[in-house]
Amino acid sequence: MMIGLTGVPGTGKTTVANILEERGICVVRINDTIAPYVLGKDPDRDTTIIDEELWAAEFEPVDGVVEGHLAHLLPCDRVVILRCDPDVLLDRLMSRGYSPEKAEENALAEALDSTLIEALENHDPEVIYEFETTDTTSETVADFVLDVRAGDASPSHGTCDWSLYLMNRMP
Ligand SMILES: Nc1ncnc2c1ncn2[C@@H]1O[C@H](COP(=O)(O)OP(=O)(O)OP(=O)(O)O)[C@@H](O)[C@H]1O
Repeated sequence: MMIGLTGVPGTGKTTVANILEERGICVVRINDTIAPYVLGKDPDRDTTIIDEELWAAEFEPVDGVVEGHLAHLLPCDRVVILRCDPDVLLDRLMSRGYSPEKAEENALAEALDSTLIEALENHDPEVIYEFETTDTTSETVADFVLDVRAGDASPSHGTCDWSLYLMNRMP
C-alpha cells in the first residue's frame, strides 16, 4: 500500500517520515525523485519548478510512505494531509530561516486549504485523512499514519478552520 504524506512546508512531514523510517517503514522522499523533472527555478519564490504531470505519471509505486508536499498528486492508496494553525506554522518557518514573505506565503496556502483542495481534485474523499499537528508530537502523528496504513483510522477532511487567520489579515 502506498501512503502519501503531504502538507505545506513546516507541517512536519520530514520529521514524521524520519520516525516512520526508524520504525521500519519504507519511506520515499519526493525531493529525491524530482531531479529528472526539473524545469528551472522560480527566482521570485526561491522554489524549483518541475514537470509535475510527467513526474507523477512516471513515479514508481512503492509499498510504504511517500513524503513531500506533492505526494497528493500521486496515485496513492491513502493520503495523509498534515495541517497546522497558520500562526504556529509562521513561527516554525521563521525559526527555520524562511524570509517573512516566504513564511507568509506558506501560511496563507495552509489557511486557504490549498493542499486539501488539490488532494480532493485527485482523490476520492474516502482515501483522505487530515491530521492537525499544531499541538501534537510528531510521534503521535507517526502513530496516526500507521493507523491509516492498518485501516484503523477513519477518513476525514474539512476539520481545520483557519478563517480567523484570514479575517485578521483582511484590510
Ligand atoms: N508536531 C510538531 N510540533 C512542533 N514542531 C514541529 C512538529 N513537527 C515539526 N515541527 C518542527 O517544524 C519544523 C518543520 O518540520 P519539518 O521539516 O518536519 O516539516 P516539513 O513539512 O517536512 O517541511 P518541508 O516541506 O519544508 O520539508 C521543524 O523545525 C520541526 O522541528
